[in-house]
Amino acid sequence: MAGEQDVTVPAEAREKHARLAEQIEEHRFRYYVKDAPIVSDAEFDRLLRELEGIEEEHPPLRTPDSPTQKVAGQYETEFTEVAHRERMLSLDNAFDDDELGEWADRVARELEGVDYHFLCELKIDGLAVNLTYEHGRLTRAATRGDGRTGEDITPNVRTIGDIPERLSGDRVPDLVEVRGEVFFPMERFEELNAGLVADGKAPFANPRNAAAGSLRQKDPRVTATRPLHMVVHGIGALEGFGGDGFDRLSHAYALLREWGLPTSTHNRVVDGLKGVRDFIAYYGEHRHSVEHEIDGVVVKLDEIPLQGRLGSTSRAPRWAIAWKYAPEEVNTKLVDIRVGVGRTGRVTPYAVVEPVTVAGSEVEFATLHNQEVVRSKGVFIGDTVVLRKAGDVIPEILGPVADLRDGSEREFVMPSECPECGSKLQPMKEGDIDLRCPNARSCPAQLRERLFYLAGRKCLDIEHFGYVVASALTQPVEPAEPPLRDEGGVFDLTVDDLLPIVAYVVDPDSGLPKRDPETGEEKTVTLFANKEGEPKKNTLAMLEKIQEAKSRPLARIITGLSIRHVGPVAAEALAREFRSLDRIAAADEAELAATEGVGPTIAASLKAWFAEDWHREIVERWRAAGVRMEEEGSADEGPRPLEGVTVVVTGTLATYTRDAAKAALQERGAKVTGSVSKKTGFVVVGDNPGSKYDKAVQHKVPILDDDGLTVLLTEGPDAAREAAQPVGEQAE
Ligand SMILES: NC(=O)c1ccc[n+]([C@@H]2O[C@H](COP(=O)([O-])OP(=O)(O)OC[C@H]3O[C@@H](n4cnc5c(N)ncnc54)[C@H](O)[C@@H]3O)[C@@H](O)[C@H]2O)c1
Ligand SMILES: [Zn+2]
Repeated sequence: MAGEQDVTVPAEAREKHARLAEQIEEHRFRYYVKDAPIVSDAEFDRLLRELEGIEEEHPPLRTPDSPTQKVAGQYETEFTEVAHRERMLSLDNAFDDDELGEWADRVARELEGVDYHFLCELKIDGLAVNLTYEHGRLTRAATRGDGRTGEDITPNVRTIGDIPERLSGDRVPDLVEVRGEVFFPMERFEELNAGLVADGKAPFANPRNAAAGSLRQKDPRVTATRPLHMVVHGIGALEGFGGDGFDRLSHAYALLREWGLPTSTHNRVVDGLKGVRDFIAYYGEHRHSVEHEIDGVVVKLDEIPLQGRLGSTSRAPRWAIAWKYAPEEVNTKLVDIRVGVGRTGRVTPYAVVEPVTVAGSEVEFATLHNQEVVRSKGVFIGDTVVLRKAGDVIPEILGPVADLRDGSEREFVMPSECPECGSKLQPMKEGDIDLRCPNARSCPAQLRERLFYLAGRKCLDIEHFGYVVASALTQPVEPAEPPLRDEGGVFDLTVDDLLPIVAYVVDPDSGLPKRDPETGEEKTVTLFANKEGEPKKNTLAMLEKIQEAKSRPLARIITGLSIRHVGPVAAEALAREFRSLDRIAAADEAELAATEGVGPTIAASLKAWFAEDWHREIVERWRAAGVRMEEEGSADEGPRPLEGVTVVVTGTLATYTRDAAKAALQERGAKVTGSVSKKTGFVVVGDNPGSKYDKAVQHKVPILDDDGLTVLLTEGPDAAREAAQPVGEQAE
């Protein structure tokens, strides 16, 4: 549209362009030379796009020295400059399916009537390196630089184990430039920063910077200590190879692999855009099952002669495009580090950040695990930090942007007292990093979390009893004494207990009281009473639901006791085996540990729990309130023909699920255990039984198949012994 006659560009646009170009150059310098960018890649890409937008509108601004037309830039660095034999280019990006489609259309137009394929590769988030091999020997390694000349980093690259010093195999050419990406594995990143922080050095903001910083070391001995890896993704100059060189890039990779170079195992050749889209979708889902971080997919024309027909711009080849996935890293401010107290009293620091959107959701908090993690990440309160949210994983802080510090940042100090009850924090046992609040019974935080759990989905599932209610019952503004001292009284709550309660309005994410944005004061409500001082409808409904919850299945009641390690699965196993809470309390540790699905850790935890007076008091108060203490059907026991018989069930049965088999046995009084001993009465064996079968043979325990089990259930032990497989005979 513009351009032909009137090429004048308004001063305003010109200035904006110049400002933006300068900004971009500065970011590139920080990124490529200092290995310490101050903005996220997404933010950088946005700036570059903005510049492209201005140039789109005002084409005269698109001069050859614009950042949009160049491969990064040329900078003075500590390294010797070396020329690449063939230019190293950047890539054009596609941020959505339309842009991908436009690129594919252009390829189709240019190659009309020709057969061609797309080679899909992962876009590795690292830094590009050019390796020169002469007569099979690595003679030089360089960074990309401005694409024509890069930095000589040969001694550093020689320390990378993946990169062969000598190529092996057939058809090694006189000279070849091999291009690839050097990366730093995410799982080693925390350890690297911890070491740097311990040495008083600035930590890296993310693994990509760590890769670049590690490779661009003055002293190659430092590089040698870093776990760097490489993936090859292209070839440059090629001499003395014989014939016409390679026909397909995918074939070239196969040969590079034979020579001993680290090519990717994820590449795929497809015939058309459909295949490309499938590849993009697949790795969008499986982004984190790859051995390195990826920020996208690179789609290339596989036929090398056709690549030549499409050519390149000054910046990027026309025969390739980089599809970018949504960024998982953003920069934000670390506003504060606070500590939260969990259900079991564990005190964990967490980051409060300036809200940012990443991977489609708004993030305000990030976990920091413990004080050691905070220290080893090297982050200070007030820092700009790199926040990462990978898929469904909870957000984490990777590292600080140290170059943005102004001196006002402060170190986090782990409190020595519980932020909610003031008890002195202590490790559970000596040497533990995690600190705990020892006031398990009535630390308002622990009690609140336990109540919330008790009323929640996994336990009693009490409608209208959520986090806010749990807070109000444990930390009311008024009355001074909370209505619950522990969870023992939860089924005795009355309307009169609830009506006077004035509560904070709690933010469900942080568990902290919300504040009035104007006055800064904590907001309060009468949670259970309306303006007239009468109970709200929800309050009455909740009280009713609390009463209903008393008859939930025993397993849910057990889960609701918040016994360490006793989650729904273990509670289910306990309820099935012992059928009453009293029997669980009375069982000895060995008996508990022998129960399938329980084991020694849970057994010890159960014994420790029942040893506390106030825990037993909770049970007694619940019992008095009418809470179910026995499994359904235990009260009016029918005939129990299998009383005193111990059975082990193993392998996959044809006609029963494992749980159904166990339940049927237990209903008839049998004891179902997880391990075979001399005392075992029967072993029921399905397909793929494993070692329990061998044990049964060894101990000469009668072995039953599906039919044998039916006999045991319907006709009793004597008949079943008749039906059992003769001992010592192997099953087919
Ligand atoms: N945060 C900042 O301040 C800042 C500054 C400059 C650049 N950057 C970021 O750095 C990146 C650099 O841009 P760029 O010009 O290198 O372009 P690019 O990263 O978008 O694409 C080109 C590069 O991709 C790499 N690559 C990875 N896997 C590849 C594969 N399978 N095949 C081919 N190439 C592959 C190559 O090294 C190649 O040079 C962008 O993501 C940008 O956001 C960030
Ligand atoms: Zn406490």
